[in-house]
Amino acid sequence: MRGVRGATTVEANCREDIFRRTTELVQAMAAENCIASEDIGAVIFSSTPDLDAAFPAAAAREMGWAEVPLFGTQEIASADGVARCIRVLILWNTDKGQGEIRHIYLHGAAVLRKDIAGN
Ligand SMILES: C=C(O[C@@H]1C=C(C(=O)O)C=C[C@H]1O)C(=O)O
Repeated sequence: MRGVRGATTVEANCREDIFRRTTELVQAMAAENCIASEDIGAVIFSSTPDLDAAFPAAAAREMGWAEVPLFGTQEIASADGVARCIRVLILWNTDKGQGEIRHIYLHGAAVLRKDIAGN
């Protein structure tokens, strides 16, 4: 079992933007790491407190991950945080080593991990 991290910002607190950016992020995480939904143990989503118009997990279910256990939570309101930010952690069965995993930071979330964003 390994985990891959991802984060993205959302333009506005509305369902359409939350779904579009969550779908973009989850698809990139799965594609870059060759993740099949059958191999996923669970996916955890967090939203910053300024995003409450939709559940990011619902976007992943709508995308087709109907049998994957999805869980949503709220990120703490840190003064150092990035606004309107969704984070995703996918836990899946893989033989990849820790160093082979490609973490994904999109849009305004790239500032969170300048060391690895765009790798
Ligand atoms: C700085 C971030 O946000 C917070 C800090 C994290 C960390 O230090 O690993 C992870 C998630 C968030 O609670 C981030 O997502 O990179």
